[in-house]
Amino acid sequence: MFVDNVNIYVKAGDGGDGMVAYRREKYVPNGGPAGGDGGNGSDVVLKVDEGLRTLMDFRYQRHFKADRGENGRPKNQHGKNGKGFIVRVPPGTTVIDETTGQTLADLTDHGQEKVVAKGGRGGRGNTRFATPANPAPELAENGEPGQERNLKLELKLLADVGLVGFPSVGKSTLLSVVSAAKPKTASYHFTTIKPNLGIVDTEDGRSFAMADLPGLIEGAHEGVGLGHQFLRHIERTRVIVHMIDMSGFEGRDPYEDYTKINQELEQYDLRLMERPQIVVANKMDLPEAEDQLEFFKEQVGEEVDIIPISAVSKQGLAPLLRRIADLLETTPEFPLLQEEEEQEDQRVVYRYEEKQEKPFHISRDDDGTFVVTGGEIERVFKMTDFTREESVRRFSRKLRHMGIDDALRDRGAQGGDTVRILKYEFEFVE
Ligand SMILES: Nc1nc2c(ncn2[C@@H]2O[C@H](COP(=O)(O)OP(=O)(O)OP(=O)(O)O)[C@@H](O)[C@H]2O)c(=O)[nH]1
Repeated sequence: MFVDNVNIYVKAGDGGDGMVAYRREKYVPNGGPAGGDGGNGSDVVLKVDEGLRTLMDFRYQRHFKADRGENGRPKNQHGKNGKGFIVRVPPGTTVIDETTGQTLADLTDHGQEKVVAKGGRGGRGNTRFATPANPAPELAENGEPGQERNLKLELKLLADVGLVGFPSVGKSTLLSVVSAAKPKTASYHFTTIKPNLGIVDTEDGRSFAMADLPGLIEGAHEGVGLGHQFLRHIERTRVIVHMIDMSGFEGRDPYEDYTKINQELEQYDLRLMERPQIVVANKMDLPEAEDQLEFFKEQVGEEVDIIPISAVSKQGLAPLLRRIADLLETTPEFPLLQEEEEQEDQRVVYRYEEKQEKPFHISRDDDGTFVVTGGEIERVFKMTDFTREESVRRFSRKLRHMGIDDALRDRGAQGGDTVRILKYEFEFVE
C-alpha cells in the first residue's frame, strides 16, 4: 500500500478581549459597567470532500489559522464570533497529532467533520465582574488563546488510473514526466510512494493517482506474481490508460499489441474492459509514427478515444491529463471485492482523551529565578490584561487559589525573589 503524508500546522482563533466600559446615560452620572464580552475564536475543522483524491493541495498551504473573535464593545455588546474555518481533506485521511503521536480521527465519509483545534473563548467584559462590593469593576479578561497543533495527515493511496501496455512502450517514462513535471513537486513528501505510483497534478488544479500496472501482461491474470495489494490497485482503478508504441519499433504491430492487451484485460474477473479506456499513441516524435497512427485509426474505428503524445519530448501531455481528469469526474467508483467491503465494515473507533496534565510545574533558572509553567496557568496569564490594576490583582488571587504561592514557598521562594511566567517576571511577595 502506498502511503502519502503531509505535516500541517493549525491554529484556532483566539477569543476576542472583553471590554471595560461604563454606561453613560443622561442624568445618570456614574452608570454601571457596560463592557461586552469578546466573541469566541473559530475552531479549525477538517472536513471530508470526496472530490479530493490526494493530499496535493497541502503542498501549497500547510499553515491554517482560523479567525479570532471580535473584541467586546460598549453597551454590553458581544463581539462577533470568528467565522467557521474548514480545511478540506480527501476521504481516507488519517489525522495524527504530531506531538503526542495519537490518532485523532479517521476521516472516511463525505461530509464527515472533525474539530482539530478549539477556538478560544471570548474574554468577559467588566459587566460580568460586577459584585455588590465592587459594582463598577475596572476589570476585563483577554480572550482565551485558540488551540494550536501540529498534525500529520496520512492518506493510503490506491490508483485512480491504471497504465497498461506492453513492456517498453513508455509507461514509466510517462509517469516520470507527468508526476514530476513541475519543480515544486520535489518539495512534496512522497516518502513511501514507490516510483510506479505517481500523483499527477493537472494544469487546471485537479489531481489523481496513476499507477503503472506492469504485471498485467505475461499471464498475470492466472495469479502469477500479483500480490493482493496490487489487485486492490487494479480494482480501484476507474480509468484505464492503454499505451501503445506507435513507432512500430522492432517490427511491432500497434493494432496487434492493442488487441492482445485488451484480451488480457478481459480475462480478469474484475470487469476491466467495462472501465473507460483512453488509448495513448506514444512515441509520436519518431518518423514512422504518423503513418502508423493513421493506419491504426482505420483498424480500430472512430469510437476509440486516441490521444497522440510523445512522453520523451513532452508533447500532448496537457490534453491527455485533462481528458483523464474529466473521465475520472464522470466515472463512478467500481464495486469492491466482497473481502474489502468486509474489511471496511470493521470500523476503528478512536477515542481521543486529553491527557490529564499537572496544573503547573515549578523549576529554577541558573540565576535563581523561579519559572512557573503549565497549560492552565499560561492560559490564565494570556487572558489577563496587565495594563489594569484590577486584572493584575485578580491574577495574583488566581495564583493563590491554584496553590502556586504555596508551592513557590515550599521551593524556598522568599519575598523579593523573581518569578517568571511565560515572558512576565514579577516579584514574589510574602
Ligand atoms: N522516441 C521516444 N522514445 C520513448 C518515448 N517514451 C519512452 N521512450 C523510450 O522507450 C523506452 C522504454 O520506455 P519505458 O518508459 O521504460 O517503457 P515501459 O513501458 O515503462 O517499459 P517496462 O518498464 O518494461 O514496462 C525507453 O528507452 C524510453 O526512453 C517517446 O515518447 N519517444
